[in-house]
Amino acid sequence: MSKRKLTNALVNCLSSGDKVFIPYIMAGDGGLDQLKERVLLLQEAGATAIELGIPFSDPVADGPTIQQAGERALKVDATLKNIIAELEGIYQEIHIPLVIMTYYNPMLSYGLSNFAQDCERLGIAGLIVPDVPYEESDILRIALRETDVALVPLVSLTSPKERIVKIVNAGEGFIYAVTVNGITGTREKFNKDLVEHLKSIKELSNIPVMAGFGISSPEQVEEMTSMADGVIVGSAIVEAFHKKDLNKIKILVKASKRKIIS
Ligand SMILES: O=P(O)(O)OC[C@@H](O)[C@@H](O)c1c[nH]c2ccccc12
Repeated sequence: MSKRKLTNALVNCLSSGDKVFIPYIMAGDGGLDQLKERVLLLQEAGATAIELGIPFSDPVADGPTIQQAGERALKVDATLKNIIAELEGIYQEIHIPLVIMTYYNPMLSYGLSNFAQDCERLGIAGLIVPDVPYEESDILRIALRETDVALVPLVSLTSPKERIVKIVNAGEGFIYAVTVNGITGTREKFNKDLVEHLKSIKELSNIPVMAGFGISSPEQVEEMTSMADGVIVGSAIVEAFHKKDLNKIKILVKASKRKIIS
């Protein structure tokens, strides 16, 4: 099946003149019953899509903020199975795409083909699996073949050009352009190579390109959306929910919207 749902939602946002804003939340942080509240709040605040993290005991790409959120979530037994059960009750109220971010292991214990079927049934629009590199992703592509669940690739700053070309060509949904070397978490400054990196990915890709990692202020959202089609913001959103600073969330989303000059 062709993977259009996720791309189409982002393209629609872009054609309205806004940039794409994708907040990341850790499912189960604050309690499993908070999942619905947080997803609906982000939808209401104007998020284009939501990246939903599945807690995992060995989250190699996660920085301290996301790791701690994962530990809180594991304490309330937010397993993939319980999260999917929670989504059963809310998916009909969600009108923006949900993208699940999980490591390989939770999916494997769930059963790959069951997981693919459940994602399709619940309208999940994409998957991000940071520990399955492009070269080993066939097993996931096969499991997702009959679904409209896109396998979103991560492109790192250090990938050689030939590899970037392959990853981008096989990319579905959008391209996740990682803006820093290392793990997730807020940063003060970005590498000056980033401008060229984003530019070359944008030239190669015919689906939207999101910049993610290290973005935590409205100024950074504006800077990144001048180079990419949109941003993914994780740690800053996770922290804002944890501290109940809902205003910060609204300010970040707003920075991705078209400025109306009156
Ligand atoms: O937290 P940051 O620096 O804003 O980055 C987004 C990131 O948290 C989110 O997309 C994410 C959370 N865990 C990941 C693991 C790999 C890739 C991406 C992620």
